[in-house]
Amino acid sequence: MIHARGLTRRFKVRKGSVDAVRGLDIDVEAGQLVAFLGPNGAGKSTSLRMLTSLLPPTSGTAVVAGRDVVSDPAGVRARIGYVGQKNGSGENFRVRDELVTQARCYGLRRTEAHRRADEILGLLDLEPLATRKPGTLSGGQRRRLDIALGLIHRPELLFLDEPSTGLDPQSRANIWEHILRLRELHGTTLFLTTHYLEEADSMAERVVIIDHGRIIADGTAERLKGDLAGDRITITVHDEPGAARAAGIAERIAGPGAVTVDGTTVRLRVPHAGAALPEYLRSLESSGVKVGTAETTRPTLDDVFLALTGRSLRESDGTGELSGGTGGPSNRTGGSSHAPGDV
Ligand SMILES: Nc1ncnc2c1ncn2[C@@H]1O[C@H](COP(=O)(O)OP(=O)(O)OP(=O)(O)O)[C@@H](O)[C@H]1O
Repeated sequence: MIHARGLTRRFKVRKGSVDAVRGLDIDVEAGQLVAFLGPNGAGKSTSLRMLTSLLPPTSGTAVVAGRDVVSDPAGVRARIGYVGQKNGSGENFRVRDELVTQARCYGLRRTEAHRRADEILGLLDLEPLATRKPGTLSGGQRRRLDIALGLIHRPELLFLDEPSTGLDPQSRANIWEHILRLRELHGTTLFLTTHYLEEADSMAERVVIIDHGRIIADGTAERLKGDLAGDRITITVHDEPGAARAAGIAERIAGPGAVTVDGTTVRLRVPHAGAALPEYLRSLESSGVKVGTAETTRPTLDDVFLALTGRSLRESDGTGELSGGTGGPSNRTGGSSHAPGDV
């Protein structure tokens, strides 16, 4: 459904140029739900705009829904839907009229446009709002209308640029319910950017992480977390000499780079804590190290980004939103305060 090779976009700016996307290679099969993650300025929107034919690439190729984005942009646009970051509706028409007008723009005949508007109002649970003006809708309702507008011509592939950003948790859950229903009912291929790591983790079957215009990770959330971040085991022992011995044993299991000591706490990163913890506890016991507490934590997608770049995607306020990504490498090994999941 999407086949991009070496897709690149350079913007000229006053003091030179910005390489927003540097050689994007991606293949997305029909029916997949792909979450595209990355810090602010990583190149997500620019990639989406090129894949949707809204922005010509500086170099590279992309075939989307069977059409080339450069030589046949109209063919691409007829087959895809695009829900941008900004609202797609105007202020003055009523909701249903917005949908009918959009359908007419895509060439549907009058009767068919009305029929499709009603169908899509039902699909997005917008029927009770059909005669309201978009300006009077709540943020979540308005976002549903944006998605409805993107779907009016029954695209095989829908691009969504941050569909849930700025919404309260309930509205975000509601938007996701509709996105997943769409996929279940119509098998629509979905390619979306999101700032919410937990959403990408739990909803998308494939996660693609972009940083500085390049894809740095691509796979299922489970595989990325297992391969690139790993589970954490945290134990506490009674004294610092005991911690030093526990760390030595941990290094035999996990390797030297995967173990940190903080006072009487020892943390190690392993591919599967369920298998490694019993082995570790047995080794500690046979070496005479007394363990106070032991716990395991699953990694997050933020841990994956951290393992790859040394930076955190997460804002410090704990919302799970992506941060600006401009901070330097975090000191994750020597600090005294560790969030769950830190090594
Ligand atoms: N029209 C433009 N002119 C100059 N630079 C641009 C333009 N559009 C984007 N950029 C730059 O390209 C880089 C990538 O921007 P892009 O909007 O694709 O990032 P993003 O990952 O979508 O970020 P965000 O999460 O903030 O939406 C940034 O450095 C941005 O400033």
